[in-house]
Formats: sequence, structure tokens, C-alpha cells
Amino acid sequence: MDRTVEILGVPMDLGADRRGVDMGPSAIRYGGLSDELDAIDQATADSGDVTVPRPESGDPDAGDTLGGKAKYLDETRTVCKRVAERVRKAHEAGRFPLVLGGDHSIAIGTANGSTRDQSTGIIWFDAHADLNTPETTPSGNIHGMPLGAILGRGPFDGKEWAHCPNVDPSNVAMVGLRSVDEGEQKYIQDSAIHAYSMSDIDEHGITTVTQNALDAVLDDIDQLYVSFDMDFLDPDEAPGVGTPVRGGISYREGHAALELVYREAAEILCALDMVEVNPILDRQNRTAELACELAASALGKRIL
Ligand SMILES: NC(=[NH2+])NCCC[C@H](N)C(=O)O
Ligand SMILES: [Mn+2]
Ligand SMILES: [Mn+2]
Repeated sequence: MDRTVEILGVPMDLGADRRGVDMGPSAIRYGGLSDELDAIDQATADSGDVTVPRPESGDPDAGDTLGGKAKYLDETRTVCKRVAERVRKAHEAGRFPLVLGGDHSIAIGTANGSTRDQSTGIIWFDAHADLNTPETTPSGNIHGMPLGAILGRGPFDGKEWAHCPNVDPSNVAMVGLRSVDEGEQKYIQDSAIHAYSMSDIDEHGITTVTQNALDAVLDDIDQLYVSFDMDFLDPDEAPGVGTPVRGGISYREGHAALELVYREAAEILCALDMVEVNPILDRQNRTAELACELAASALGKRIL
């Protein structure tokens, strides 16, 4: 793409039970992200990391919980506002933000920094729906809530740091689902959001499903934001993630999905995040290296 890609790390692990995803941005950089992007002549600028409070310095259950269960909500709000601010500045400078996680709660920041005044579609590649709220969450972990927050579900409604009014559920598609909680299932049934599970991928193949997801959201939007949770992939391929779920996407399917996103929507892509890399659970940085390769596919890398 013509725009310079601005790499922004968010060493955040307050939204997940398992520690370690805070080291994701380092592992992805170490895994060769800028080399991968150099190789496709993609200009990059690394603007370092957003400051994130350490879990040791806070109490998960202290402070605001939006009337339900939401661990480290105050800290998460602070981090997401910082991410949004940095992402907004990247847009103002004409750059394309590539946000490295960190747990998936940081997507609240990417979305809020990207959708101020443009109607935005989202493709959410993930084993999970991440549609929970403090009222529906089984865990209290905010990385299970970012899409719920962005869509203003339940107590997130109208919260300025979280809810993105320029994202309509009918312009959001989730791809790769295989672990969905009861409250999430209800929202999927009752709202206009598009949901594609692993069963859909079994039946139709990743290319058709990704194309359907794109067709479903590309109507009437100015721009497209892609959020990529590494647990979309099968744990055999991506063992270094916080919440692995068997039965996921293969190596080639991962690339095929993102190559298609680039082919169909490069012009209107506005931001990408690569999240949930947990180096502690990884095997010789394989998951982080895969995240680098996949980011390159999303940004235009081709085999031939
Ligand atoms: N971004 C993720 N890996 N999310 C996992 C969420 C797991 C579960 N649905 C929860 O809400 O706790
Ligand atoms: Mn997930
Ligand atoms: Mn996720």
C-alpha cells in the first residue's frame, strides 16, 4: 500500500487471565515484522509502545466494573484511550496503523482511533466472538468483550472511550468462530451482525466464507478495519496464544483469508491489529513469526 505503515505496540495483558501476551509486541518485532514488510517494499515506521500499567500495581476488582464483572476496567479504559489517541495521530499523518497486541481488549482503542468520522466495517478473525459485556461475561476478562464494547452493547452503550457509533452491526463480520458463549450467541441471533463459524468454513472453504464476509460488510461503508486474533489459527499452527481452541484455521487458510482481504479491500483498509500472541506459551517464536507473515499477506504480499 502507498501509505506508510505505522507499527504500534501495546504490551497489554490486563484483559486476559493468562499472563504473557504483554510480550507479544516484542516477539512480533523480533520475529521480523519490519523485514517482512521491507521485502514487499512496504514503507514502515515503528512508533514504539503505548504505556500500559503492570497488573502487579493494580487490583483487578477495584474501581469501576460497569455494573457487572470487568477486571481492570479502569486500567483498560486508560490504555484504550492512549491507543486511540496514537492511532488517531497516525491517521492524521496519513499513515496506516498496524497495532500489535497484547490482549484483544486493545482493539477498543484501534477502533475508536479509526472511526471518528467515517462509517466503518469490521472483519473480526477469531475463534471467539468477543461480544461479551460485564453483564454476560463468564470470566470478567475484557479481552472477551472488545467487539461488544465497540458496538455499544449493554453497559458499553454510549461510553465514549468504547462505543463506536460509526460502526453498525450490519457492517461487522466475524470469521472462524468455534467458541461462543451463551450471551454472545443471543446477540448474534438478535442483531444484524454477520457470523461465520468453522462449520461454515468446513462446508464452503475459507475463500468463499471470507468473500461472503467481505460482501456482507462492504456495502455503504467508507473504510474497513480488520482485527486479527492469532487464535483464529489452529493451535498446532499457532501454539503461542492465550486462549487456544482446537479445530482452527490452517497455515495456508490464514494466508488465503488475508490475501483476499487485501485483494478486495486494500483501498479502503484503515487499520489492522494482530493480537493475542503469547510468547510464554509459544514454541521458538513460531506464532509471532506467523503473525509477521500474515500481516504481510494482509498488506499485499503475494506468492507470485
Ligand atoms: N480475545 C480472546 N482471546 N478472547 C477470549 C474470550 C473467552 C471467553 N469468551 C470470555 O469471554 O472470557
Ligand atoms: Mn480469540
Ligand atoms: Mn479475540
